[in-house]
Amino acid sequence: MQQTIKIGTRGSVLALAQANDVKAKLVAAHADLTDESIEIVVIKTTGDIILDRHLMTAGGKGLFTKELEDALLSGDIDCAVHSSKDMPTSLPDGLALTAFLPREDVRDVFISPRANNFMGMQEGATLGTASLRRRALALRLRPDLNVVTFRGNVQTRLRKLNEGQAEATFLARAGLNRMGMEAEITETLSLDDFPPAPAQGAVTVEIKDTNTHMQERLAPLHCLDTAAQVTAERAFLASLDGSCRTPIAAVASLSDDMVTLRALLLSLDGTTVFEETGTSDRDAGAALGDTLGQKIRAQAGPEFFETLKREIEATIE
Ligand SMILES: NCc1[nH]cc(CCC(=O)O)c1CC(=O)O
Repeated sequence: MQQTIKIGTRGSVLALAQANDVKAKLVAAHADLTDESIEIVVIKTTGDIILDRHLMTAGGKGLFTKELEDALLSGDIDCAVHSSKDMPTSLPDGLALTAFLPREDVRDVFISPRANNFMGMQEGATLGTASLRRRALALRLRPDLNVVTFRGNVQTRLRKLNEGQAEATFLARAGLNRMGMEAEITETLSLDDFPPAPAQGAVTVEIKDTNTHMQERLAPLHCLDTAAQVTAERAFLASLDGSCRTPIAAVASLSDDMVTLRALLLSLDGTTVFEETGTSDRDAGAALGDTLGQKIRAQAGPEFFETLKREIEATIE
């Protein structure tokens, strides 16, 4: 009798949908696996527990991943399923992202019980988002808006919206699709105006890098196209030393053997935007992301980053 495979995940509705998808795909890919061979293990992360304080003051990167990674390293779970967007750019020693599932829609959506679309929001209306990228992109087009911090998982944010804590919010289309909640969408935003966070819409599976057994099990789930895109986008993020708490956007596209990366860095109020696009061989996406990051870093200059850091600290409560 073989041992059960333990899949670690956060407990949010979205995280569970993603973990169950990985489970179903593993069962479908391997004749010797059944539903009973795979157990979903729910693990609370610091990011799930600390909802009253802002994430940055609570300790920065990896808040949604650390407890899962500890469980991987101790052998309590065999793999961990994450939204790639939530993954810090560098992993703890001994861990690896071994599979990227085929990417979902990368776009952001606008959700509002009142306005018909983003540009149709009333003058000075309140927009709830915890994402500095979404704040900057929104203010770039609508400097009049009052952006307030909106934390919590998708269900919490929708509840806050319905309670009237804001007139509108933004979410990733991918998450809503995975939960079958497309009906909540008011408007799907254009990629031009609302480029996504690096790696948005891509589910990834993390394992111990010595676990060749799990690596083989997960190999049929791996999507090379998604990996090529996410690699370029995450390299850009890494080269600016960004976390999820940085107004950075990046989106890669593929054609033939080439990868094209569009990369942006914004000031918090959206008035300054550095944007670069580049193309390379598909397998050189990491170098492409790094190059665009260095270009933008040089254009922005050290003062921009100092001001940005101060503004971020002043914005979060
Ligand atoms: N930070 C939370 C988070 N992480 C990944 C997703 C969406 C799913 C994805 O991008 O794969 C979300 C929610 C959101 O931004 O709406």
